[in-house]
Amino acid sequence: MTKPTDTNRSGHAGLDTLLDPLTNKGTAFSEEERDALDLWGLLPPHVETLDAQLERAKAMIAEVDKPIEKYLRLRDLQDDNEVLFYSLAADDLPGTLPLIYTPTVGEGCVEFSRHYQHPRGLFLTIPEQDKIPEILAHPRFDDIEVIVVSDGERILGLGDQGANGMGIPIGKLSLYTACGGIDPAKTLPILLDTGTDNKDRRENPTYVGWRHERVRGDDYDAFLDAFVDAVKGRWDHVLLQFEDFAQANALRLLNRYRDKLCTFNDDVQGTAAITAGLLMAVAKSAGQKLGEQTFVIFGAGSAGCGIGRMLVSLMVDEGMDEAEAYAKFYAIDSSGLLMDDGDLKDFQKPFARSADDLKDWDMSAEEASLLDVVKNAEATVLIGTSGQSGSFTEDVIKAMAQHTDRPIVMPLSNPTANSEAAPQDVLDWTDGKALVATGSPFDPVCWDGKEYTVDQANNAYIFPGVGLGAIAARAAKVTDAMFVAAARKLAEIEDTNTDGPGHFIPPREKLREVAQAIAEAVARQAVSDGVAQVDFADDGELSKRIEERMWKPHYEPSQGGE
Ligand SMILES: O=C([O-])CC(=O)C(=O)O
Ligand SMILES: [Mg+2]
Repeated sequence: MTKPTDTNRSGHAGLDTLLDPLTNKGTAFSEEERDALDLWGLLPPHVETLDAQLERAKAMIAEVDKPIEKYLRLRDLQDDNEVLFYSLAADDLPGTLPLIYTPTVGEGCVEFSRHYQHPRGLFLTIPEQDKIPEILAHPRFDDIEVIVVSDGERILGLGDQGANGMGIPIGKLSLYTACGGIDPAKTLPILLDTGTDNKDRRENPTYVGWRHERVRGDDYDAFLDAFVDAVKGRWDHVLLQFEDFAQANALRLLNRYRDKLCTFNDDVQGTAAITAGLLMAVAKSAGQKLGEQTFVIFGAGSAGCGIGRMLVSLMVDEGMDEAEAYAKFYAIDSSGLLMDDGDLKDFQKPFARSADDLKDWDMSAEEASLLDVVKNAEATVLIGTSGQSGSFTEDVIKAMAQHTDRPIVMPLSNPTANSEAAPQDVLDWTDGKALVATGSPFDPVCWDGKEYTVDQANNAYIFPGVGLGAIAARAAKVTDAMFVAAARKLAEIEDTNTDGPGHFIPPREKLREVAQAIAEAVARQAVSDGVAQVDFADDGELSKRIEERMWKPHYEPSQGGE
């Protein structure tokens, strides 16, 4: 954490210490440290404690109103002094998360170029492909443990943002530290700039990315291969998380690399695990099995089908036949209900229905709207991964409530403005019967004179713990069973209740405890899957090693001072 910089940017050692957010303590440098580090004159004279700095930082964030303004101030703080930034995040995790992460990070990406100032992470571009190994070789990156990488093509539900997508790896890694306790010095955000097909971005004079249409096909694949090879060659062990790649690449790249290194795709696997974990907790609280539900997935892309696949494997664990489990699903993509005679991607095929399944319906598959599917299928669970704001209409939700006492409604699309429905509406339309969990944060809802917070079924509940567990075990790869273990653990943690919209997963305040508990389950699973590359004498040692490696924001004595 207090590793001196080796870049000597200014030729003035004291200034270099202050310019590096990993070493800078600002006004908290003691007089002894100011002596030892050649800081006199570079700082105002008053020495502050971390607590006093924190109070000032909180006031600075509070004095601006708009979330994006708060986000920009927080990002500045992060680029100035990481200990102070993470102290602020720890001070109020539920309040800080929607600013440094979903939903505000979405606006942060849209606005990224206009506000670009400080270096953070790495931009690797197609024209400079040959330089990747050399760029990664810098000694500053020797201790990296977690990389989050995006090519910016599917940023939340906001589509292609090109190089502006860098906001996502930065935001995800902030959560790795704030929730998963990964030392910020060991995290590295990477944006693979392969161009952008977003003309507005490309032609905008402020755009900081490569002004080129997206490179696709063999050249794209060669670039990705060169990147992954360089990562493998650079570190003995590192976790590589893929984030916000377009559907055409997400699952394809996951399958290409998943056996080659410790890697996962958060949108496919993390989203599946949080959704499955929450649904397991719902089923448990109702004394039911998952297999008793009928699921409609609205948005049958890689994330939606990833959710379905994980639910199927849990139903199979419950003793159900696999084909019978797939038959519990009706999946809809932008072309409509998935049918076995349609033009489907491989990952969609197991969810396809046959004409025979629809023989009692009053309309053909092509004609069937979401409302028709929900009615005819008698859906009990409705999952939204479509990115289509407001697509769970009053009719759709009311239709669910007609055939089930407690419809389960999960509008998971992000950011908040892309949510398929607002939780308050869902409760109002169903006379308070619906159980609701969203992907993005929403204000509390009111029902029957009482206020309730809404569970946020966001992958923030999963990836920090999976990553921490995978690193602690030095997992050679991330198995599906490790995600299942994460989902099962999540379903166990919180005392559930079905009041109002229902409450099945821990509140955001507890995300750090959640990550720790999930990390233990994941590391244990890595051991039993034979992919762990370290030994733990017993379960107690595994827990202890995970707890010990969780970084907390604090100033370490710098050379020569306290
Ligand atoms: O970032 C989030 O809030 C969840 C996520 O991965 C996405 O929507 O792509
Ligand atoms: Mg994502």
